[in-house]
Amino acid sequence: MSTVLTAESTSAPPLPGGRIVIDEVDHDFAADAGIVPALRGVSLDIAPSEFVSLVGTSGCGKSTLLNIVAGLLTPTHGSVTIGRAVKEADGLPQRAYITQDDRLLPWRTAKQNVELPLQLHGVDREERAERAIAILRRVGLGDFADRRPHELSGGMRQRVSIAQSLVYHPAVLLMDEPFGALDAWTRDSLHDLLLDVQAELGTTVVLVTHDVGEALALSDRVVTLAPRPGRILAEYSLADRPRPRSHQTLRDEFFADVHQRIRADLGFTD
Ligand SMILES: Nc1ncnc2c1ncn2[C@@H]1O[C@H](COP(=O)(O)OP(=O)(O)OP(=O)(O)O)[C@@H](O)[C@H]1O
Repeated sequence: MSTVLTAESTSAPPLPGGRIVIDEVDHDFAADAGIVPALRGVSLDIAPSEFVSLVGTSGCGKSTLLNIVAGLLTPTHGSVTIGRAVKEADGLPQRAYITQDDRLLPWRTAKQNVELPLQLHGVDREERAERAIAILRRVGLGDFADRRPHELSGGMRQRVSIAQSLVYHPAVLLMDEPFGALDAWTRDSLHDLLLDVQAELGTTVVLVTHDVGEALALSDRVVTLAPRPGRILAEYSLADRPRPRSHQTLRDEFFADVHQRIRADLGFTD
């Protein structure tokens, strides 16, 4: 199956996203004051193309868990496996990772930044230019391909990061507070974009966020975590609720109730 992301092929049936199986993961950090039990007994089975959000108070191990899924940290105990039914032919990475601070190279244009992962994996010049332009158009930045990051707004830079992550069609997209620094309007428009592109490409998404409203707006499932040690408290399925979800929908009885229960998990008493 071709993985070329052109304007035409983005409307083709998507590759399935990757299934993520997190099995009995513990993680300890060694600190001056002793061992920090960052995660204990975390198990999650995330289906291909599912959108899962992890919410929890500061220090409950959200970023540690995401780093383990990203392969940046090896868990002290347990395992994470990522599978996809269809294997990429071009050997590109299965995982993409987006954080609050974009990691764009300042001396490269938006297009050159988007091309970077393809270039690192030896995709030829013509194909990478074609794929970069197609995905930049898809995120609404077709006219900004030749701008450098300092010439773009924060929201535009985050669009470039999303394009850079999706250009090689990863099985899994991992996002750590990606919209935290953006204004509400830009955040809403990036939510819409993310949902559209995810529906189109079938990418599995794991999002870490402090914002319960954001998790409710986007997810098939919201997982709450508790600190010391970091562990799963509860899971809320929203998979049967259509998206996009308007602000009005998010205030209805169902969502208001789930919101309240999540806040209670996080220790809010109101
Ligand atoms: N490199 C490290 N060395 C020692 N302790 C660490 C390290 N990284 C994280 N920790 C500890 O592990 C626990 C989990 O941290 P983590 O960053 O995963 O939490 P988090 O839920 O992402 O927090 P936040 O929402 O504030 O980003 C915390 O107690 C933190 O202090």
